[in-house]
Amino acid sequence: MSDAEHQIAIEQQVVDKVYGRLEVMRAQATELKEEGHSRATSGPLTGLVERDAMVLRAAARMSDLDRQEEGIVFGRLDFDDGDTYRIGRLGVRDEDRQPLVVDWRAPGAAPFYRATPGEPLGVDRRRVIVCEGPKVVGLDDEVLSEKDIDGVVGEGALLRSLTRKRDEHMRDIVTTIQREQDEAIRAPAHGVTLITGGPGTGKTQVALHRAAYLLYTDRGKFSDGRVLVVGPSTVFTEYIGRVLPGLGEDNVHLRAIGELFEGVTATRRDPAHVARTKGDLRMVRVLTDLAWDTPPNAPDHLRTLKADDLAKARLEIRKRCEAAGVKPNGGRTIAAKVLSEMLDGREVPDAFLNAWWPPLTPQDVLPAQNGEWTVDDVPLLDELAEILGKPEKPKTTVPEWKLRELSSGARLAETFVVSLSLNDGWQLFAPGLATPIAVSGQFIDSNDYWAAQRWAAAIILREGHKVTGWNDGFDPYGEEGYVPVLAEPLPVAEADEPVEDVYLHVILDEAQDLSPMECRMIARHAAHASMTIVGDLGQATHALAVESWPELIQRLGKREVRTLDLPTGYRVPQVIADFAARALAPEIEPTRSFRPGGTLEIRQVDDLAAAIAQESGAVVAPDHLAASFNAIPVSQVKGLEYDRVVLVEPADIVAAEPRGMNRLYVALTRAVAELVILHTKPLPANLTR
Ligand SMILES: Nc1ncnc2c1ncn2[C@@H]1O[C@H](COP(=O)(O)OP(=O)(O)OP(=O)(O)O)[C@@H](O)[C@H]1O
Repeated sequence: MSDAEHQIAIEQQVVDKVYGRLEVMRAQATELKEEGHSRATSGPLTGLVERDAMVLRAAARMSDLDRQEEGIVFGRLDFDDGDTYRIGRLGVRDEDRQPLVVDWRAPGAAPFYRATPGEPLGVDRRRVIVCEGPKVVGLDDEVLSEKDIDGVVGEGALLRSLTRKRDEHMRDIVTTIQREQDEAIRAPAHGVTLITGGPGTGKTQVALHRAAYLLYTDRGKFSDGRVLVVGPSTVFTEYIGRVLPGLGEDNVHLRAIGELFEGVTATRRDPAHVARTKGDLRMVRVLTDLAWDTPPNAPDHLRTLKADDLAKARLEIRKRCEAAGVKPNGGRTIAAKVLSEMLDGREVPDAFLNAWWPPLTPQDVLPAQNGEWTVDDVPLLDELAEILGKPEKPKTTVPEWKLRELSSGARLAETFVVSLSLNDGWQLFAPGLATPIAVSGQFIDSNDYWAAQRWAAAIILREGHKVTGWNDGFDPYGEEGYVPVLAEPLPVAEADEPVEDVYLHVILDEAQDLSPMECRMIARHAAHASMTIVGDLGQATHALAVESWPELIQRLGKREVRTLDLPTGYRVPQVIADFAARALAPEIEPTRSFRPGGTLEIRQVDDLAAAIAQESGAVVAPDHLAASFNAIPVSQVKGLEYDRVVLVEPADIVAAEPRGMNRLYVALTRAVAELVILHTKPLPANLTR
């Protein structure tokens, strides 16, 4: 057996043990779930002990990680004091609670990413274990001490990772996170963290791993969709969509900017000059006026009042509402009063008010042009929701389902049990009735305790009670368990208050591109949130993009920032990066690239279509030419990457918009290996410098 084979066999033994242990935990989880059911039916409740909680939590993540082709164990650290441990996508302990694998996000795993020969942090050897599922197929060692270390095999895990076969989705980098990236991932959650860096420096990867890290460090706070990641387009969110599930986390909301207004999914952008108008802060004024305007099809007279009188009435109503801080949708009572005064005290018929002062949705005020909202409309719709205020609520009907205990009489404090396994558990309390989920159509992740806790609170609130505490069975990780709560009756009015979703951390990718109106929309979503802002000023293409980071922070209504810069590129080979840097604004430092190899070819041709037909790879063309060449429009490639890029007619890309040179820079930095430039017109002057 060669040295490498011997070392692989050693690691395989450990990996086998980990998978064996996971099987045991899986079986225990199933048992616990069944036991949980019988505990709830036979009451009184006893809390799940910590061990059970650990098993249940691991089982929930395991089902996500089962699909992970690269396996659960990926690293090993040997320390100078003789200590050794393995690092994985999930923490696993043996039957005696001794760690078999440490979760990559645990503080103990940080040296795996931070140790360097200059600063080894007590690490003698860092080993990357390459697995295909449960099978160890390779090892890469890096020795960080001066000592002789036995059985050192392989080298260059990062290089191996960079040159492996890629597919159309981004894959996580959990085995090869670099030191400066790790520092950004593990930066404190509070306040605003700004992560800057050129193209391909791993900003998006860092943002996603940071989301997973935040969930690990404070699951109680951040789980149940309390972390929002915002990307520039749906193509982009689709491209990065598998990274978090691959890390065992599916509890993060991932949205394109065109999806931030509930109920609308916009994918197309407006032309630059339209986007400039829609992105301008002056739109707030325009939208406010629209919101107070007479709705189309409103009646134009009421008894003795003619159109002119009604117009005057509207101005008066707006004045009184604004003075009282009332929004248009809350103004019906004031409207009725003003009209009645103008009619010498006569009452205004409901039918008239319904048509003349109806509750409005943002979509009523800003209907889609040509049947489609654009990405640039989305912040306007969101702004309108704020301006209009909530429509007056229809009278709440008594839900057809009832908690049996709740309807059994008034008490000061009472214990309820809400089952997470939804239908099953629900039937214990409301036999024969549909679950609240079935009734309300809300989506609740049945794997998540925190969802259940809030769900329980919402149900109990709707029943006119307030949760005052989580009872003796409190179990911080009780997936699929039961949620016993203490609750007391509430005054009825409070019970009507809706329970709102609030984000507690918002991660913004490609943040350099946000217009002032987009910033206002995000600021509303992030009103209670700490933030991670990720971007590159060199890639700013929006006509109203910021010139500096402090300007963006100010637009977002935040102040204190910690800034981390990622200096090394991992996507673009140096020859391509050097060429792309010619399109970069002179005040911005070009990125050093770590990636080896790469080719660059520039060809002037007579017939673009014929030249493209001879090419392979991703063809990227100016937007107006994209359809005719069956190419990807250049406005869609932000954040993406391809092995071989065929870039068509750079001069047209530059000429198409005010920040066309930045757009070209984005396009030039998408290639992982080969860049071919085809042009009929002269190249932009910068490129021929
Ligand atoms: N530590 C790493 N190990 C392996 N691959 C890495 C590492 N860091 C980044 N990469 C790879 O480099 C490429 C670029 O990463 P990413 O898209 O996160 O960069 P970015 O800074 O967001 O780029 P852009 O600004 O162009 O959108 C990806 O293929 C990513 O997987």
